[in-house]
Amino acid sequence: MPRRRLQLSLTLAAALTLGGGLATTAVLTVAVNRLEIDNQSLAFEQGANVRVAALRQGMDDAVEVLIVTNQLFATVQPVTRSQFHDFTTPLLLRNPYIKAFNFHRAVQDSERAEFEAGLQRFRPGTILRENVDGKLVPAPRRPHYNVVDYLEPMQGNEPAFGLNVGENGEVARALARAHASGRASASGLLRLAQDPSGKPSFEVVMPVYGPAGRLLGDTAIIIDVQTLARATLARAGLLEDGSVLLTMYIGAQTGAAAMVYANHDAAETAAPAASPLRWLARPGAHEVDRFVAAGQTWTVEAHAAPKPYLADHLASSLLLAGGLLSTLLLTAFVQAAGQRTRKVQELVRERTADLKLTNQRLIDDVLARKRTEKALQESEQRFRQLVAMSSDWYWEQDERLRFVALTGHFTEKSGIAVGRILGRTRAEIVGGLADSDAGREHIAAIEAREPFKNLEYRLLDDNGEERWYCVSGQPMFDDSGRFTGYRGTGSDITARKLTEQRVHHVAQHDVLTGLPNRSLLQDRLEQAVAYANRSGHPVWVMLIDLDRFKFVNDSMGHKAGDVLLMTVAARLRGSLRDTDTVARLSGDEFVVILSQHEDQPLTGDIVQRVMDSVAQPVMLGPKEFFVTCSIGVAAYPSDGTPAESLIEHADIAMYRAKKLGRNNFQFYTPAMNEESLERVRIESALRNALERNEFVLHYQPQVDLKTGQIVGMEALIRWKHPELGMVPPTRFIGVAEDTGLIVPIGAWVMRTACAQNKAWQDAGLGNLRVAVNLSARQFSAAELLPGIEQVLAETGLEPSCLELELTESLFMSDVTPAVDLLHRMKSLGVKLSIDDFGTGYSSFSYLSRFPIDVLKIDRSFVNDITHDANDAAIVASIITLAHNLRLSVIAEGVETAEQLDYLRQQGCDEMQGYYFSRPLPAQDFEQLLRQRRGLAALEDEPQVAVA
Ligand SMILES: Nc1nc2c(ncn2[C@@H]2O[C@@H]3COP(=O)(O)O[C@H]4[C@@H](O)[C@H](n5cnc6c(=O)[nH]c(N)nc65)O[C@@H]4COP(=O)(O)O[C@H]3[C@H]2O)c(=O)[nH]1
Repeated sequence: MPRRRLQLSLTLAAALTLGGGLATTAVLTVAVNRLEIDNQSLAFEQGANVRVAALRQGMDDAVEVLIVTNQLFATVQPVTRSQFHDFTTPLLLRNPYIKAFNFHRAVQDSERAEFEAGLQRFRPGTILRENVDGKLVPAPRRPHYNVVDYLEPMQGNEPAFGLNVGENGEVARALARAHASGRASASGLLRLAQDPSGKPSFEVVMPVYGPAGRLLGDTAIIIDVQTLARATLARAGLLEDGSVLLTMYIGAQTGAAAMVYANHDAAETAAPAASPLRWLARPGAHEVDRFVAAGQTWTVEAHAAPKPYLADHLASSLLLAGGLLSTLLLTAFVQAAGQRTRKVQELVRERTADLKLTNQRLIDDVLARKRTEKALQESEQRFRQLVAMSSDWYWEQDERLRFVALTGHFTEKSGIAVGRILGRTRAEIVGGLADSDAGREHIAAIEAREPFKNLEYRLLDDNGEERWYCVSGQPMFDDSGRFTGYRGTGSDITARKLTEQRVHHVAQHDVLTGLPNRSLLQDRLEQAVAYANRSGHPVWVMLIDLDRFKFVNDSMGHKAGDVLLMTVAARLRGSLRDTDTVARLSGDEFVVILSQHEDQPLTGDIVQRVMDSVAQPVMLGPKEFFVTCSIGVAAYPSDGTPAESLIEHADIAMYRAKKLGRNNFQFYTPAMNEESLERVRIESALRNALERNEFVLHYQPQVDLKTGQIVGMEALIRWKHPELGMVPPTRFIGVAEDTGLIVPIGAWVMRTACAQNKAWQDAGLGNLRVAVNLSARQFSAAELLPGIEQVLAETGLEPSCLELELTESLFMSDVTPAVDLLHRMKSLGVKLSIDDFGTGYSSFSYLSRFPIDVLKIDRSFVNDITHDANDAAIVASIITLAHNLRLSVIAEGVETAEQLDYLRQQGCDEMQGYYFSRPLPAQDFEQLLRQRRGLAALEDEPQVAVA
């Protein structure tokens, strides 16, 4: 915070006041001072005059005393010494300044002796004397003498008695003037013989004349000037008043020699000490008066007594002090007033500046507000246009949530008249709002006065059509924070909802059959389980798989397959109640959910009815087909099936049904689950089997029926699991195919088989052919051809010594690419065979197009050829067909000599089966080769031991 600096500058008014005040004070002070000086001068003059007059009066009075005394001598002739004494004694008492009364007797020299004698009578020893330079000496002879004859008082004046004063210069001159004028005449200062102190004294003499005017002598008085002056001043009451310093001189001159009296010390009349105010003090008052008494000039010098300045100049000093004080006070006041005024002015300036600023801001604010208002108007205009153009409308509710405003072409957009809405709350308009989660959330938000978003609800519009609306809103509060209502936007979302419903429907339904798909099935299942839990009635889940659908699909084409699926879907739907769910799970798999109702207990009849409905003939183009299905049923809550495993269990049961020969249904039992679990166990163990080297190959010989010699072998995989033991391929090949593990496993089989064959060939055990099974998964794998090439290259096996066994199903789905691939495989030089021929869809037509070399007659046909004419005929026709196509035929699963005979009769080329040998470990097989055992040996000894 900056420190405030002391303001020393005077305001103009204060400066003027100070200047004016000082000037006025100075002028008045000087004026008053002048007046004081004048007064003092006047007073001094008066004082001086009074004193001079008093002194003159004193002198005159003294002379008067002499004159009175002189009158005594004029009236009393002669005056005796005692008379003189009597007369003068009271006068001496009254006038103490008279040191002595004298009578100078005029004595001629002739009378001297007598006169001296008379003196001596009065005072013995007295002679005439004279005062020479203060010393009394006997008077020499003179023509005449003026001798002190009468002398009062005698005491103290004794030396003057008999003194001839006529020779004393001062006295002589006084006597001369007195004698000449006949009046009293004063001498100059005397050095009295009787007064060694030297006090200034003088003598006044006045002649005394006798009869006839003869000079008898003179009366005289000796006056002590100082006493006279003091007495005179005292009598006038001026002795104590020291305001005027008096110095009295005898004669017309002033000077120490002539000074006879002073009422002060000489220093007092000296120049006053320098004083700062001396210029204001009156100049030293000084006056010199002269008067004449007894013919003697007297000079009186008067000085004003020095006084403290204030004594003479109190008024002017007070005036000065008062003036200065007043000036300063006034100046301070004016300064303060000025500063206050200045401050006020500054304040006013600041305020004015503030006001200007505020005003400017106000103007700016107003302009900004105008701009804002304009922008607001424009924005509102835009908003209105946008609202009009958009599909949204704007709504407002009051604090009781009643609609009070609806804008933006509400009716046009919503199909509802405004009157239907205004004045009502949303809850009143939309029935059952609290029944849905979204509605309850909305109500909670409203009660908490919180914003809400995208609340969707249905209403019938004014045409009675169902429409969907979506609203969002936020609460409004006034300045005091009081809730005043809600406002927001709304829109018609019917089109979106319909699309959503369609999308939802599509998402939850199978496109081909229109049945619920897996997703919706799950929902329905949950609902059914919930219902079962509530009602205590069971729920059945049926998993329906069409038997040999793949055959139809592959042989008749996808369209026929689709028709079949749609037909089955419709039949399933038709055979069940509306409340039951029929869903398509995948491909040819359907799921039915059956919920038991009070009057209709679930029974196996329902399942049978479903099977029967499916088993009806279906027209696929011009052909009539009979389709059967296998059904697995899982019940809830009966057989320990948890709700989430219902479909899985139904699937397990369905597999069991399939396994049992298709076209039947099975209810799930926990035992089935064991198989399923084993499948899971196998699956997890299979993942590590290859790495752990758990696989081995067994080789089953293939024998030429003409020569009876082994011409080849089929490589058959075996899995030696440390816990499961020897796992047959039927248990894990399916799992390996499902999981895709068959691809690496198959590659291993091919490499091992080729390497083994090559090893045996190199060992000189014959130029045999090894057959390797190729699964569907391997067939469609991109790396198949390069893999084969690589194996052949790496093992060095002749391609013609490798036979790849394919199943019919591999290329039934899409024939053209399969034919192409077969050609490319064939181009490698390998042989191709069709495994299990006859079990599949037996479409002979494709055989001519395929570059295959061998047909393998399935074991199931061979098995029955000796006692089933039908199968025997089929086998015979397969052999004929193959030969017609220049294919060689091998029969597998030959277990008996009869079977062998029949096959020989029919011209079958080769055989494979337990009759000759089971699949053997490589070591045993090698042994077989080394023994060069053939069919002949068996025929010689039919009890051949097989491994
Ligand atoms: N009852 C009876 N059976 C006989 C007779 N002669 C041979 N068999 C059996 O018939 C099956 C012939 O193989 P498949 O039809 O290709 O059927 C094979 C084949 O489809 C598959 N398989 C075996 N090894 C492989 C393989 O390495 N790769 C692939 N993809 N599949 C394989 O597993 C199936 C079963 O193989 P196996 O259990 O080894 O079963 C073999 C064999 O042991 C007989 O006289 N009577």
